[in-house]
Amino acid sequence: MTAPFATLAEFRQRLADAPPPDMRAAEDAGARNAQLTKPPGALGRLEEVAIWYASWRGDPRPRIERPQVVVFAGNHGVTARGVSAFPAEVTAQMVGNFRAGGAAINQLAQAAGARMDVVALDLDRPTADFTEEPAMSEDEVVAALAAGWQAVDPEADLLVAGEMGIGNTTSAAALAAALFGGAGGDWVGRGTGVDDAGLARKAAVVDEGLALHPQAKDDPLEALRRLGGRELAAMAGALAAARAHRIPALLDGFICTAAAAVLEKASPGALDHCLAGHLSAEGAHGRLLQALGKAPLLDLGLRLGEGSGAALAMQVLKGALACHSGMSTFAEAGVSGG
Ligand SMILES: Cc1cc2ncn([C@H]3O[C@H](COP(=O)(O)O)[C@@H](O)[C@H]3O)c2cc1C
Ligand SMILES: O=C(O)c1cccnc1
Repeated sequence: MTAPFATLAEFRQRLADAPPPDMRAAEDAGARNAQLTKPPGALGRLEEVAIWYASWRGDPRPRIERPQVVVFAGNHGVTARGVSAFPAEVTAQMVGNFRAGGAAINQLAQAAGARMDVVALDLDRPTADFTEEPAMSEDEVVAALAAGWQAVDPEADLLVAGEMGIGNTTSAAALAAALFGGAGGDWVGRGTGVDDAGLARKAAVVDEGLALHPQAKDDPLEALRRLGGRELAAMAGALAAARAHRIPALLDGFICTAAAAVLEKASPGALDHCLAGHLSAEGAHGRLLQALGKAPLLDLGLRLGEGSGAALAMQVLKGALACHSGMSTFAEAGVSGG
């Protein structure tokens, strides 16, 4: 299936067309939750999450049976500025590792019972260094958005979009700064583990990018084109497709959240079908989640990316729905109410 857009303007229109949650299903799920064999509220946030999930599936008693993880990979021209602790060739090498089943995300997707797909985006053709010119042309960013959209299985019932791209914490920081304000120093973190000099370099590179691309501050999709990367655009495209198919999604770490934030800024409410899977140890992730009004499900000190934190959070969501849809009511079980 081809993506239903060929320009950024058409992609913008798809965001505007996003379906709302089914409030009738939410109401029915809430009524069911109130009858389950537990003290009211005893399953804490799991209860709220189950009702939220039901609203997006349009089913008051849904189950998670076809979760999907997609890992998108892209290369970044800005790596020439010495912003990562690892060389750019690691991106393609890790794609090989994903395909061979040897990465953390392979294990975590499997543990969550999720199908996992890997989409490598023009790895031989890195984006342009955003301190010199826009990272991508309009055709390139639209192609990456479309690759993300097309990678989503319309039959999936939960989505995680993950990424691999050496240098992409710098790109994500630049994007976050363009979307939410502040300087490079407010948004950069250590990524793969840069030292203090590397961190200062990252902040300076982001500041240079912001100075070269003032238009990025006025238009989130233009920010994505100028400062982002192919895998960031693909994650945004995948999350937008999930919304169109009414597939709930879990956000991963700093990079995934920065890409997702483009959608929310372009069309407020565009991330209502997404929960924050976890809080990354990458410095500014907490601030980014706060700006989006999202509270993470997990906080385990992960700073990996690949979709790893969100894939773990899939298991929390599966637990929530197993309880919500599988438990007996007080009447069914013959248990006395309070
Ligand atoms: C072996 C390896 C596996 C990874 N898996 C995810 N990342 C993570 O690190 C990169 C971002 O950090 P930076 O901006 O510092 O380059 C991304 O590719 C991200 O997914 C990895 C990085 C490495 C080295
Ligand atoms: O939070 C993330 O997504 C992250 C942090 C560090 C390195 N790679 C990814």
